[in-house]
Amino acid sequence: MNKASLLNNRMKKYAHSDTAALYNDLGITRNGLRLEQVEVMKKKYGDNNIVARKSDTIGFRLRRAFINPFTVILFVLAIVSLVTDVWYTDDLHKTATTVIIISVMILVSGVVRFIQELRSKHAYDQLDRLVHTHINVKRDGVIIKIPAEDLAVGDCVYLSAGDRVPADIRLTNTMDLFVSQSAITGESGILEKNSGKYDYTEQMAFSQYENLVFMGTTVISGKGEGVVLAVGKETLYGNFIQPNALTSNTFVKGANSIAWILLRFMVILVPIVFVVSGITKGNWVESFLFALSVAVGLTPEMLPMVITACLAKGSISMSKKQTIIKDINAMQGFGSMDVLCMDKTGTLTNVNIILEYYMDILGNESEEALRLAYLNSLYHSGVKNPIDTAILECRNMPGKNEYYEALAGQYHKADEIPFDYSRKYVSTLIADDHGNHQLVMKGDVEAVFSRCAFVEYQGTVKPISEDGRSSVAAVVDEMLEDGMKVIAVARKDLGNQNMASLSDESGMTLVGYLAFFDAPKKSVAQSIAKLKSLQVKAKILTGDHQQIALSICSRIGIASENMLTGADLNHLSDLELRLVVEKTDVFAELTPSQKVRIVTALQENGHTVGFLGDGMNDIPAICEADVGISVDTAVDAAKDMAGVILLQKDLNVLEEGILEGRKTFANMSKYIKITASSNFGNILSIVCASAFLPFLPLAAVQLLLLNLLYDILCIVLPWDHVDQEVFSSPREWSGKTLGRFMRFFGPISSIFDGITFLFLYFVLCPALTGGLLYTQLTDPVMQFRYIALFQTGWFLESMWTQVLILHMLRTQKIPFLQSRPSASVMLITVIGILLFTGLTFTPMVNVLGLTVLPLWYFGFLLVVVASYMLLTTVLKRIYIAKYGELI
Ligand SMILES: Nc1ncnc2c1ncn2[C@@H]1O[C@H](COP(=O)(O)OP(=O)(O)OP(=O)(O)O)[C@@H](O)[C@H]1O
Ligand SMILES: [Mg+2]
Repeated sequence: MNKASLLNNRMKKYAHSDTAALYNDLGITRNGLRLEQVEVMKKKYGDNNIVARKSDTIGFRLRRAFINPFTVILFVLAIVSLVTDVWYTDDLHKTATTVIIISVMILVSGVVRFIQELRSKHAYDQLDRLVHTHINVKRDGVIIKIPAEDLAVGDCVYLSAGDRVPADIRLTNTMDLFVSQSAITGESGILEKNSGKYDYTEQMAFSQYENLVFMGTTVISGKGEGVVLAVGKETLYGNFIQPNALTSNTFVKGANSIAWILLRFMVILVPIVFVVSGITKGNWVESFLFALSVAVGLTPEMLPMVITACLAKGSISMSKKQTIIKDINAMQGFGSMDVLCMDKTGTLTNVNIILEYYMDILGNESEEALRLAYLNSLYHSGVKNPIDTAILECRNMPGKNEYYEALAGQYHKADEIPFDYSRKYVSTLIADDHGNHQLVMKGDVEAVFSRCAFVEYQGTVKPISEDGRSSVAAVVDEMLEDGMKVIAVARKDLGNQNMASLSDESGMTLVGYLAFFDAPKKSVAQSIAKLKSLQVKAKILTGDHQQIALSICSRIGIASENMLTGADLNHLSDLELRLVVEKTDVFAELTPSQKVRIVTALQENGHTVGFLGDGMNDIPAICEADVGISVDTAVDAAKDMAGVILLQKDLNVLEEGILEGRKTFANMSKYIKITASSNFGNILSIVCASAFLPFLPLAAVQLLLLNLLYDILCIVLPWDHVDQEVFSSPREWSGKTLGRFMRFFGPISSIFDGITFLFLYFVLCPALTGGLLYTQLTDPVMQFRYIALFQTGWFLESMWTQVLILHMLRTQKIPFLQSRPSASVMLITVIGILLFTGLTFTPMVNVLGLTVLPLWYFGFLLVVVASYMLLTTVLKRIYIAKYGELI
């Protein structure tokens, strides 16, 4: 039986047994682990780490940088040429050039890779700090806070709203514990958990057990206690998270699959090249070297490197722009996002809302309403949100500090019914020293009102009459129209009843209201306009009252005629909703699951959806969206779930992030598409050339040299400029566009390769070797010269076209004139071309098997290159006209 199913058995076993058996088997008590047990447990069941430690060492990264299939091929090549060119050859032909070039290539690719590895490790460490969670555990009878990594199997853990569950846990005690399991099951519903026990006859999917909570899930509300059953990689979550989660995502997977396509090409074609040239040329060792070099030349060995470099570069420039990319996958989502959903508080309005009025039901100032709200906020155990923060702020009112301190001492908490965004209110049961209990409720005006049967006005309690209802509405409406956030406060005496249940939350007495100032930010209107210009539609998804949503939207200029409320949403079928979401930009009074429904409907319509939110109620939607965005001030669980964190909750920051994401994405696609197509073209040319030529079209060492130049050029590509047109609208990544690009542009270079072959073979070489074709030559010296001339010709043509195609295809416009590459790309191109061309005029060139060409060849070369560029320009136009985009 494998490890995973053994573990499943352990989890299931305890889901089906009572807690006494659990304590007994693990050798623990209600006091938790004894300190000396912690190490024992860690030894036995492992640490609470998902990422294996070994990948964190420099040595491991060094190994990964230098030992990979690509360097292995290069090593083989180096050894073969060491044997053939250095050891087993006469002094005259002894040359270590190939060996040196190969060593340089290994070194360059290894070092670059290593630097990238270190960078991504750095990014990972940073991330680790960001999502570092602490958790309350009981050890030796004392409750302490420890980092989640220090947990061991057997630890007694306390969970409360907002916590990210740190391990797989069997619950032993719960109080209205609700969790979202979307991180592991993908379903967005919020589930209630309990500490009961299952009969053996009840078998179900692992994640459906209500007495188990799993690592990576989030506590939405309520509290719970439990015993850790599995940690680290043994957990359900750890089981499907790859150790290199940072780089394994859909985009990289997509890119890797491209690499695989090219590799497959190679695996089929390289042996063909080997056999064909072996047979036609008769020199098997040379053919082997050649075939291997073709393999090296065609391997997109820089692909993973360029992608990580692009992403690393992108995430670094984004962090400078106050945006932290946690999940690199989100970068691509950022680039293709075309709808951005966001909540209201903190996005459109300031993060800190301010308590403005506290009043009785008729709108007169009322200390009593504030007092009750204060006790409720102080004692409820859910995540404190801006409303609670604003209420608790009353302690800091001048001269009030002692009063509120004393108030907290006067009452203690007996029980609570947690806040829940579907109910929209929270109740706490408080008791005074005489044992009198009262239930205090605060929350959404309508929701609280629906639980009330009485109103309290100046000390007298009256049943709610019809006109009572309307006068209540009048006071509240006025404030809502002013864009204020309003909540209601109610209470009920429960005598000596020291527990509260849902049934107690009825027949309450309405005491008054609190109104908060939720001021819209000044810059919002401008930011929304900017988003629009980037072709990203902004939609507001708020849980707050429709009136306030309306008031704020009208102030910042968002069209809200088509506003929908949560109640309206319930009447729509999924299909109707899909139509409606397109036309509606403002949604109010939503529950968390309705936020998810809207996101899903948009996704079904083909949009790439981003969700920006900061509260517990936003978590399911953040998980569901293609790009989950949160802010530094958000609740931890929301930050955990989001792929992107804005250090400022400001839409301007977001805009910068979107642009950066699009640029990064464009540079990646650029590299992938151009490399794939030029490799494809080269394969075609080489296969044809090896079949028809009586000698090798290029020597192994020359091929490697070309490859080295192209690789170096690719290293600077992440820093290339991107045309404005490319990043002014969202773009989607798909393998489809790559295939057609490759087929379209690949063969063009083969046409010009073919023309060059013919010219070299029938014109240039004979002209310089006495007018005879290679096959007619008998003098080995002449034959040798013929080959050198031919190879030099192709070497130059190949280099020029490969470098220039990059410039041709990197932009939709006319290269150099209308769209300039970045200085680094330009520099490497110019240096490369000058160096390599100049090289053929130096005596050094003989070492590489090349020779000096007459100047008139360069005339031909210019014509070929110019026509190549011309043809590409024309075809580029056709391509853009047909598909609407290039890269
Ligand atoms: N701490 C709380 N105590 C009582 N009621 C609350 C509390 N937090 C929220 N509510 C109620 O739930 C409703 C929805 O919450 P909230 O306004 O935070 O939703 P939201 O979707 O996050 O809105 P926003 O877009 O403003 O962030 C509020 O209008 C309020 O009535
Ligand atoms: Mg909110």
